Amino acid sequence: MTRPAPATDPAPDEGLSLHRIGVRFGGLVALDDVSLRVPPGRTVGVIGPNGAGKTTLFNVVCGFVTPTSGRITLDGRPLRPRPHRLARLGIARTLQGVGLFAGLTVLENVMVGAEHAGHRPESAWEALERCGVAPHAHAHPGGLPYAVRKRVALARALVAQPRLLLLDEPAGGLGADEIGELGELITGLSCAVLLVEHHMDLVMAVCDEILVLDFGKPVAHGTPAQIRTDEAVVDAYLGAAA
Ligand SMILES: Nc1ncnc2c1ncn2[C@@H]1O[C@H](COP(=O)(O)OP(=O)(O)OP(=O)(O)O)[C@@H](O)[C@H]1O
Repeated sequence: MTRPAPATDPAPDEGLSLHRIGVRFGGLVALDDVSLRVPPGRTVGVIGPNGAGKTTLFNVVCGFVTPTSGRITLDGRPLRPRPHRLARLGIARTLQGVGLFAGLTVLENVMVGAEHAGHRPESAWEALERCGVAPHAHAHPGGLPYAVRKRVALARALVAQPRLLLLDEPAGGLGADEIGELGELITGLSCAVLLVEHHMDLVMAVCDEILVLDFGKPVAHGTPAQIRTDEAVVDAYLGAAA
């Protein structure tokens, strides 16, 4: 499931970069001096125990949370993310859970994503096929298994042809086989991916690099092989699961 490395290294400021991001909620420090780069075509994972700040980091990139300190750049240019402007920037996301429109069919749900991003509605079929859910196109999401609905949500994000895909706990609620298939799908993507996830097998299989947070602080950053053997990470988080 390992992703082929891009043929050339991206330029140093290409892609999304977080520079020394801090977030406070009143007296609570949710993120403390966190820097991270997601270059084009790479998959970067963010892991850590409950309350480590992973969702907050995701929300900073989506524009739901404004950092207290630090800055964000996209291709070296300052970026102030706003949720309603993400599509225009070429950024798509999936949410924890599913978040589909119950009153629309699978196809219509994905067509909404296409239209929102300014793409032809017909491109929805490609996204459905890519995510293996085209046979369910005319069904309503409510009657479909959870794993299928998650794939539809992924299709809705991919139909926007994003340069950067943000995945918030995509393995949540899936079984082992379904997680394996999700991993295959992620490794086949050509866009950059920022993955926030608890499921270590998936993270280790699909990520080019991983940032580990604990109490909002970066405690390690490296390739899956480096993270797996990092003593601080094993002690604080991975334990025997590594
Ligand atoms: N809107 C908020 N207001 C106040 N505190 C918050 C808010 N959002 C998050 N927090 C706190 O910030 C810290 C980091 O939370 P966050 O949800 O980012 O962690 P997480 O790593 O995603 O955890 P989990 O794995 O449980 O989802 C926690 O202590 C949380 O209680």
